[in-house]
Amino acid sequence: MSFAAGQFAHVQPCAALPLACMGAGKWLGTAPKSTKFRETHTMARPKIALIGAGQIGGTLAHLAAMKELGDVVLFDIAEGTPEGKALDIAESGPSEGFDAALKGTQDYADIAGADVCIVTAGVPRKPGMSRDDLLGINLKVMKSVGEGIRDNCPDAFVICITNPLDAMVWALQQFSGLPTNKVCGMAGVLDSARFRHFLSVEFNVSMKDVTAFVLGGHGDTMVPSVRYSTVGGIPLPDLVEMGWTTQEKLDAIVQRTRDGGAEIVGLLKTGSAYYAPATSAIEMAEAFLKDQKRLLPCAAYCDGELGLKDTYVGVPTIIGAGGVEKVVDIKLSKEEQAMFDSSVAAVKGLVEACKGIDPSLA
Ligand SMILES: NC(=O)c1ccc[n+]([C@@H]2O[C@H](COP(=O)([O-])OP(=O)(O)OC[C@H]3O[C@@H](n4cnc5c(N)ncnc54)[C@H](O)[C@@H]3O)[C@@H](O)[C@H]2O)c1
Ligand SMILES: O=C(O)C[C@H](O)C(=O)O
Repeated sequence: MSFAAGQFAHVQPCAALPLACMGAGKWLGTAPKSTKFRETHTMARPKIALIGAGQIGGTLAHLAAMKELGDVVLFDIAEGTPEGKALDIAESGPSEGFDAALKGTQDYADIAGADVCIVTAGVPRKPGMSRDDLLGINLKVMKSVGEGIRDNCPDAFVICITNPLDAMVWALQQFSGLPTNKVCGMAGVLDSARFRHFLSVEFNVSMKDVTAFVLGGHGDTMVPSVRYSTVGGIPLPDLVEMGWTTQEKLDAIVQRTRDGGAEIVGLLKTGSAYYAPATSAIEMAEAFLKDQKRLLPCAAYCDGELGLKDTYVGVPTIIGAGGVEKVVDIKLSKEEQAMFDSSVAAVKGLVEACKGIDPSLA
């Protein structure tokens, strides 16, 4: 964990630390030019940078503060929005009883030394649009965000949320140049949470007893895995055999999970889901900050696992202090493999489209 380093980098005007700042047992090198005077930050708390202070960004900030995961910096190009949300959330502290410092900014230098960086910058879809329609506009956003992260918090664990998710994580890693184990995407936790919710309602059991896995790209081709999903450890196909539900009802739940994002977009009309997406990303950030070694599905870099080379897509991972410490190389049935392959192909098509738009990615 590098929070000592993070603090040192902004504990004082760095001009007062002429050659190098030292923290967490390693030299940080000469302070970046952009590290001018900032407010004193002396408490031993991790630093969480949120790039994008819209619906998800604001919810992330509130959750991170309430869970006392660390001090929060909200960055957004919209002047006043991150500052207003940071102040509003800070003012909820006395009633809620949390200790966390919050700051809103338009200056990337303020994210210096962040331990975790969660990216929601960009635009959400509206009814009638697919996530893929966001590719061109959000790719440009990933470029500036990736460079901001590269220059200011290269040791952070980065969680991308911006859509179309799998292609944007890939682009963010390319633009930032951070190690692939430190850049991942949130989608599988959310899609699995939706699947778990629908199953808990169908079986009339606590969602605590429902486990579920959704793999593949975060699009219409995602793969909710029926075989690896259970109620109290009993796989879903067994529950069908036991007469707890029917295959038709299970198929409908699988489809509703695939359409989960669109269902909320259709209801909200002005944007997309944000409470569950924020909670999902916080679960991943917490796994990293507390070295929980959680087994969570996320968009991770595969280099040989599941038969994939040099590809970001939704797979089961272990998240701990090392970031994505492992991609769990599960075996898929023939039918699951075919669905997974078509989902991977869709993601690869979007990555190729990114390369076509921005030649620096080719
Ligand atoms: N991965 C998932 O499971 C998942 C779930 C929900 C939403 N999303 C995606 O997350 C993204 C954000 O959703 P939201 O509801 O918070 O949207 P939002 O519009 O409420 O917030 C986005 C924020 O990004 C800011 N922004 C735009 N360009 C920026 C830039 N260059 N630098 C910094 N900030 C910039 C905007 O000013 C805005 O405040 C969307 O792309 C949406 O599709 C993904
Ligand atoms: O569906 C969207 O556009 C947002 C997000 O990807 C979601 O699944 O909620």
